[in-house]
Amino acid sequence: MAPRKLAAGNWKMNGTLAALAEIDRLLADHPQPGCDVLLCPPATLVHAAAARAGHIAIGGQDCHAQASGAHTGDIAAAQLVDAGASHVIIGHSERRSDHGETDIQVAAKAVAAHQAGLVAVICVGETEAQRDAGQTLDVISAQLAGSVPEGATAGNTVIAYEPVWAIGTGRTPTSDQIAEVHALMRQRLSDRFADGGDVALLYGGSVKPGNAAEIFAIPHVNGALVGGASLKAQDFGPIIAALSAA
Ligand SMILES: O=C[C@H](O)COP(=O)(O)O
Repeated sequence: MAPRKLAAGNWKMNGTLAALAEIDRLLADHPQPGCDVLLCPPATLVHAAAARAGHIAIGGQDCHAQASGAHTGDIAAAQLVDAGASHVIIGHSERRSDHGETDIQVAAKAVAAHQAGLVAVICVGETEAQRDAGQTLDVISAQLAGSVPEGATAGNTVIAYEPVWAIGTGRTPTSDQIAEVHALMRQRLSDRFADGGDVALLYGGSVKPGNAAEIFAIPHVNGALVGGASLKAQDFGPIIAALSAA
């Protein structure tokens, strides 16, 4: 089995019910995409999105490590499943920075996601200071070791490499820099898991229609986790098309 190609969109804290019209546009424009497509809208929209998403998978943006209980404002993985989600983003850098999530907590959330039957899209990435200090590969190795739980398989886990300094900035690493990190991730996963060679590896950080084809041509890049350019079908559509053609 080769890694599946995945175009994933993370709407972050954007969108109300009116935004679901973008899903209708994507479905109309890409009735049979040559890759898997995933949209992760805000929690308030997961159920309504899943009800109309057709072949587009729907995911949450976070879940709690516990199955239920007194955790005001949090969402259990099983609740995402109940709402129609098949995936959940775990350990996004905005969760790590805004909410102080550690690798240990990220791994616990991924276990909860797996137990509920969700595919965990686990995010890693270095800060600009870490890259400038030459620490990128060590940081990614440590995050992978700490954030990806033992039960991970190619079927229940996707890894997204998102350099923090590339998110929402319009800046992207060079192709060589992306290739270096993705090769490292593939090696680390293959060393640790029997099917580590088949885990889909996404790049995220300022992916746009104009740079998608170049990024998808990089070895071990199996797709993208797209923020801003996933909000509008006219932007996300060409990214889906570029991945389908890759
Ligand atoms: O989850 C998505 C990433 O944070 C990338 O966001 P961006 O495409 O807006 O840079």
